[in-house]
Amino acid sequence: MNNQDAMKQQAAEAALTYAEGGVIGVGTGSTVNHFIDALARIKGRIEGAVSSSEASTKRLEGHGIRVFDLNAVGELSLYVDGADEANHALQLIKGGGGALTREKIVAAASRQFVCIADQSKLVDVLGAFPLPVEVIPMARSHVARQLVKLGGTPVWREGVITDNGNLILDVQNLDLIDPVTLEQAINNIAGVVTVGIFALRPADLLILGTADGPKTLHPA
Ligand SMILES: O=C(CO)[C@H](O)[C@H](O)COP(=O)(O)O
Repeated sequence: MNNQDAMKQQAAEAALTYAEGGVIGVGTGSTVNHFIDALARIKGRIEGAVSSSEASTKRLEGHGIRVFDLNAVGELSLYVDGADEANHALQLIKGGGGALTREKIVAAASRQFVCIADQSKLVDVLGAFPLPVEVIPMARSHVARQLVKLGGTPVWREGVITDNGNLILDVQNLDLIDPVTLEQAINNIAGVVTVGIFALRPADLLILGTADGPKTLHPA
């Protein structure tokens, strides 16, 4: 395990203290994989999970953790997920793993969103990481043209089909000084399913794995 992965694991282990029982919302990615492995140790104390991707479902079920349909459980008390970038307001860029739509749904359906990440993910201003946008296939070119009008440089993540049967555009060069306004603007483009800005519903807590141990950040 390299240093960055050890910091991801550290953050994931620290998040376990928030999983007090019931059904836990579970995100996607390498940091969340550590959380799922940790969750397996306390699986007798939880009812199960709602998963944000086929990959996380497979890992959860591999550990014998029951996976529920979100429609069957209603509002969740806790959602734990990683991020590609987080600012000090705990607004995020997500979707590096292509699971942004289900992640945004489960985050929206959860009372508390605990984000887990290694220290490299904390930034002053979002936007160095190319912004993922999930798009209905027939709208790919139309959405790309609208993203160019917003100042972006979209690149089609060729060969990737999301769990929902859609495509991903990764957008560079966007100005993310005002993440809420940009999230709303991209949401309003016909053919966009989800944009990977999580600013309208930011995280409530950020647990960062660092060289000095886990640090918990609240929105600034
Ligand atoms: O948004 C995501 C997947 O769609 C992930 O949370 C994000 O890409 C972070 O991944 P990792 O924990 O592997 O660094």
